[in-house]
Amino acid sequence: MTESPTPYVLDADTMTGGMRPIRQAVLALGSNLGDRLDRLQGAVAALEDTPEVTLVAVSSVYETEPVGAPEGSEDFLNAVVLLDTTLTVHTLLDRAMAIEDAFGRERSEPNGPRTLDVDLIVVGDRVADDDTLTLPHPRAHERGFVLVPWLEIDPEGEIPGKGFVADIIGDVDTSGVKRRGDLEIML
Ligand SMILES: Nc1ncnc2c1ncn2[C@@H]1O[C@H](COP(=O)(O)OP(=O)(O)OP(=O)(O)O)[C@@H](O)[C@H]1O
Ligand SMILES: Nc1nc2c(c(=O)[nH]1)N=C(CO)CN2
Repeated sequence: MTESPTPYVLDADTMTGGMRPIRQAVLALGSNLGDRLDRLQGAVAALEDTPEVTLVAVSSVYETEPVGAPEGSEDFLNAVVLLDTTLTVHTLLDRAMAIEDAFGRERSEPNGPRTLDVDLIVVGDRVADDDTLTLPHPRAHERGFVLVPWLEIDPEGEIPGKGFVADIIGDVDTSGVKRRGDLEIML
């Protein structure tokens, strides 16, 4: 029997028996509590261990000034991951939340310190706006800590409805985003 060359799988999440495509997703990781690099590393390892996920690229690690966070907040380490997945967007979100929980994230105050934050930035050209998920991420286009690492690994990156990362980034203050060449997420 010859193997199918098409990148499709049966969609177990629908009753239609339809086919679900492989989509490229951009995820942003952040930590400003505890062993920050260890948290980012753990998140990437957990994504790598997800059968329906194939990692495509992981950015450098960036030390970033907190944005919209309470006075006196610690700097974040941030990174961006590019992956291919056959998961539905909500199942990918569930996986992201489970990875946050595995690293003991507490949600005590808005924008407060977090051991690990995993955000879905874009998933292919999917648009979502319901109680649990907004896609594209509604604040990604104004965040240097997302756009700088994303541009590094995906020069063609685009936020549907907003434009190319390479263009959007020109309107964003990226002065608080510094590449940490001494830190690395291992694959
Ligand atoms: N694109 C998305 N990525 C991740 N979580 C999302 C997204 N859209 C909606 N959410 C919802 O946001 C909730 C997480 O909110 P949380 O308080 O952690 O936001 P945050 O990450 O601190 O802030 P921000 O959303 O500004 O990055 C999740 O429970 C999830 O249901
Ligand atoms: N520098 C930086 N600032 C933030 C971050 C983050 O990851 N990095 N995440 C936030 C809420 O998700 C709010 N502010």
